[in-house]
Amino acid sequence: MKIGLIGCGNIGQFLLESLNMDSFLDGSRIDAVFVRDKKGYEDLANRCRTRLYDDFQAFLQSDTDLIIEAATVQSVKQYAPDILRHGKDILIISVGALADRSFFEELKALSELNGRKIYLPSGAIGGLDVLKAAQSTGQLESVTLTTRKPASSLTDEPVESEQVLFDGPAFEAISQFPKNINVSIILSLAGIGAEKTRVKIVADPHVNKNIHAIEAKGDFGKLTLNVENNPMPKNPKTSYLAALSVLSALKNSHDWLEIG
Ligand SMILES: NC(=O)C1=CN([C@@H]2O[C@H](COP(=O)(O)OP(=O)(O)OC[C@H]3O[C@@H](n4cnc5c(N)ncnc54)[C@H](O)[C@@H]3O)[C@@H](O)[C@H]2O)C=CC1
Ligand SMILES: O=C([O-])CC(=O)C(=O)O
Repeated sequence: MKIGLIGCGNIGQFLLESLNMDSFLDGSRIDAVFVRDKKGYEDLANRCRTRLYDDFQAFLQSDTDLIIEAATVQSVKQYAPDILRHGKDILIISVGALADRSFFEELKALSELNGRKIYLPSGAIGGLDVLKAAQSTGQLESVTLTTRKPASSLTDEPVESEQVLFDGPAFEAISQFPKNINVSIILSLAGIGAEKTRVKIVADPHVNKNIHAIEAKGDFGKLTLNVENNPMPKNPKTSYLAALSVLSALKNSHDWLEIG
């Protein structure tokens, strides 16, 4: 599989090194990387033997089958439609972009029209298999997510003791914290939608992990899941599991065995 990558930050660099240097997935590598400014990325691109682009149209024309977005919610809105129109699959990590219902419908139509697929990795959480199964013919009554992160990842204000910064529906959470709560949208998409999924965001000066507590109730019974994520050193807002989940989604996309 020939892969293109948008964004060469924390997750992007991890993917480049895993796929191009450590050969995580036989036969798959990142052949093209889109950055807004090439300065500072040449050494990495040489080491990983990949081509750098700062012109998006030239990047789109490059010989790739799948584009991975590892940039921002805004960049998904900006680039994803063109990627599908150019007949390429896309893997989106800034899934918060799909909270916008009309954008979601636009991507759905483009995906169908062009026969292309959109992959959404599980990111920094789990339990999506449970929600999807619980929804199949049964009723899922409620889904709640409580996210607790080091205060410095959530706010520039000094925080002495734990503080609830947000309590409300997922679609509002992602619009206020687009770099911190993409997990709420993947949870919404697997479950009961971004209006009904309740989210609480807690800034905690005493933790050094990104902790996501999920509770769901329905016909199936009850789910409680607590993921205590190690943050990534280059961007502590982001959990290591989120980067790993991209590798896992890539592997799943062409594995002979589908689990879950
Ligand atoms: N789904 C999930 O569970 C999770 C999603 N995320 C999201 O994944 C994304 C990437 O995370 P990190 O790598 O940690 O962030 P990062 O901030 O380290 O890297 C993002 C990179 O994208 C670049 N960028 C921004 N706009 C761009 C554009 N228009 N075109 C090209 N490049 C652009 C930035 O310059 C930066 O180098 C973020 O949106 C983050 O919120 C992060 C953690 C979990
Ligand atoms: O990495 C995490 O723990 C969650 C995160 O930043 C996001 O969902 O945007």
